[in-house]
Amino acid sequence: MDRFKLIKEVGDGTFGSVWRAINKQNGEVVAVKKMKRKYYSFEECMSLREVKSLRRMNHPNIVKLKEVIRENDILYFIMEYMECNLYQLMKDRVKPFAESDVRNWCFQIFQALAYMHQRGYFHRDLKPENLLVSKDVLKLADFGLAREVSSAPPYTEYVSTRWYRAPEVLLQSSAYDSAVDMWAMGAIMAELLTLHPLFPGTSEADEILKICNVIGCPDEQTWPQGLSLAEAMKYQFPQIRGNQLSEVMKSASSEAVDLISSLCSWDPCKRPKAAEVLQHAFFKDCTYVPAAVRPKAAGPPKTPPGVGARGVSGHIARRYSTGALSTSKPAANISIKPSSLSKIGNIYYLFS
Ligand SMILES: Nc1ncnc2c1ncn2[C@@H]1O[C@H](COP(=O)(O)OP(=O)(O)OP(=O)(O)O)[C@@H](O)[C@H]1O
Repeated sequence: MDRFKLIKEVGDGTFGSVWRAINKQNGEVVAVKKMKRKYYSFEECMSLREVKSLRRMNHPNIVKLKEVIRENDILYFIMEYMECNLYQLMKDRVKPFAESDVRNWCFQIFQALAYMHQRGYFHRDLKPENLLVSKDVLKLADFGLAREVSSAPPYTEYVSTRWYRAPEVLLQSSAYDSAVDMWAMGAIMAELLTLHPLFPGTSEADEILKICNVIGCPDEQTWPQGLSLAEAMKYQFPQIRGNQLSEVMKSASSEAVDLISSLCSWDPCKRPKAAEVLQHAFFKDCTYVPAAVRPKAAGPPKTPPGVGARGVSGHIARRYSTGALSTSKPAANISIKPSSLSKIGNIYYLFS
């Protein structure tokens, strides 16, 4: 790690602290995620989902993992550096973002999701803190919970932050899929448009209540499997009709409300796929390509609303507790090609 100069801590998550750092050899600004627990072998590091899934992702809207370094039993991820996250952009804002900004951001995230879902992965922990922003580019980060769709259920370990957690996960379904990411995106889109979380539950039961308050409780027509899941855990849905989503988001366009309603469908099968969302009327005429990934001739990238010096300062307030739902199960076994693995002294490096 001598090659890197750590400048400032920019994030503190459950599993790691993230630093802005400089690669002393080439002056490049990078993000260094220092994992909190110790790793006693490189094989153990290589079996981490974050490593396995991020190494396979190559998309302009997915944060790049440049190197993995284990030194003195401490694991470091060297990633491309992003200025701030969407939660930081929202938290001190009073005036809602323009719908065109939300459209451009979400278009990029749905492109990343379409890419990863088509390759058989889903993220499982989408939340504003994991959507990173630099200028007008948005990237998906934190693949600590990413799953291979083909890996066998049951998925029983802790999954996703409560406010963005899909109802099938709240009701302890053990066979959910990429539709959980679509639910989270509905909640995130609504939050970006109103600056208020759509379902800010204070517990798992309150989370379901908050969902019922907005979209009404499910029934035999809207989600028969949900009723069975609830019955299996002896849970009774509150009998509530729910506010219209358009009432909760008074200034949003009808296209935005329509998209969020379909993303936040009780039944995961009724939620659109990421690739379908890109065709939705909300994104009509949206062929948005962020300046930073456009060909050189394009002008300088515009700074998104709210990103200033403050965008990177301060620690991220934890908005919700992240307790485990139940015990964990070993990760699915995927082989890692050792071709890019090198050992120098006692330090192991993995170059992407
Ligand atoms: N590449 C990056 N560039 C800049 N900041 C980053 C980067 N990656 C992460 N961060 C910041 O660090 C925070 C924590 O990172 P991350 O979510 O990867 O950690 P974690 O321990 O897995 O967190 P969680 O508790 O959400 O699981 C992010 O919310 C973000 O603000």
